[in-house]
Amino acid sequence: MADNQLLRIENLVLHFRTERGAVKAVDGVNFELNHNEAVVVLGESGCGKTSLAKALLRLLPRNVQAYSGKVFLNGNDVMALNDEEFRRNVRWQQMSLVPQAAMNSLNPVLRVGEQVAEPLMVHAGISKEKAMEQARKMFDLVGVPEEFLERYAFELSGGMRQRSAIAMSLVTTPDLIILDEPTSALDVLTQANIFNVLKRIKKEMETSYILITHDIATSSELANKVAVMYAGQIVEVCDAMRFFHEPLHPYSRKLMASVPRLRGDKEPDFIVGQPPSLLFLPTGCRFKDRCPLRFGKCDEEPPVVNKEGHLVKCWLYV
Ligand SMILES: Nc1ncnc2c1ncn2[C@@H]1O[C@H](COP(=O)(O)OP(=O)(O)OP(=O)(O)O)[C@@H](O)[C@H]1O
Repeated sequence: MADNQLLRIENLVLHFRTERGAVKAVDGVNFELNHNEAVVVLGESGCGKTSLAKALLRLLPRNVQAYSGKVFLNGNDVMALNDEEFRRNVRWQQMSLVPQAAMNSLNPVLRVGEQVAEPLMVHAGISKEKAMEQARKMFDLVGVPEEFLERYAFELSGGMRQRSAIAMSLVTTPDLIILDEPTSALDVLTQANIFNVLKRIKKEMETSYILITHDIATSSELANKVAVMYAGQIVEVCDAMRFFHEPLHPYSRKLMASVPRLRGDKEPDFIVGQPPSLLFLPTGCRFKDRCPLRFGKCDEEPPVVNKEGHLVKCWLYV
């Protein structure tokens, strides 16, 4: 394990039971993250990004069919902990979540400050007074005026509510924060402000992020690493600079070509077809039916090829 390694995920699986069969939302995910690093998880809607976040935080629905793999956090396999140990020592304490649409999930009848302080009181057993003091510091950090601690969620703008949700995820000073589309449903200026807040937090608190987003352009500002997810699997992981210059997987290339650009006259590209159903996955490469570079080998399960630290699950690079 690298000295600086915070997280290592090995063969993480989360399948859901449905009447039609198992939905393989997370199907053998591997990746690593260091302290003070941000990985951006990219991929089309429905490829399993939110399920990956839930699997990491063990926030599981009732219809789980399979949940397995190893998740090493600071060198300890947290998958081996029982639910009580996980709840007490891992969730909130070591990793926290800013869920999708977090700004709409604040409790309308509790003052925002009390909600932000709550994880400290519940999970760290800290007195209300001290927890409120920490909440005040977090409000400062995310740029919410202190007097807003006394307000209710409906009295705050969308951007301020989202900042409050980020403050809540930070209040226990976890090493890792998982942010599930933290800027969707916000206007572009507010989106940029939120990304600046995340950058500042990363610098000041040395926090690591798993950032799930569709906003490839803005997230590139924050990302140290990129992981591309397709049909329940990670198909490419590498350093962000390298990824944005030269994505390797044919899916990643198409994804990048779909981002509109200001300069040049190249039209944004789109990817023909649909991802496969997570109920009925094809054998071999899961992208093969949409891949312009498909060849005979693609009917077999592609290996993960390591090209000088750039990992790509594709036969083209074998
Ligand atoms: N509890 C569940 N039971 C059955 N299927 C589920 C359950 N939760 C999620 N799914 C399915 O798992 C697949 C992956 O969903 P997930 O929300 O992880 O995708 P996503 O990549 O986060 O999508 P988006 O970008 O739209 O949020 C989808 O097909 C979804 O319908």
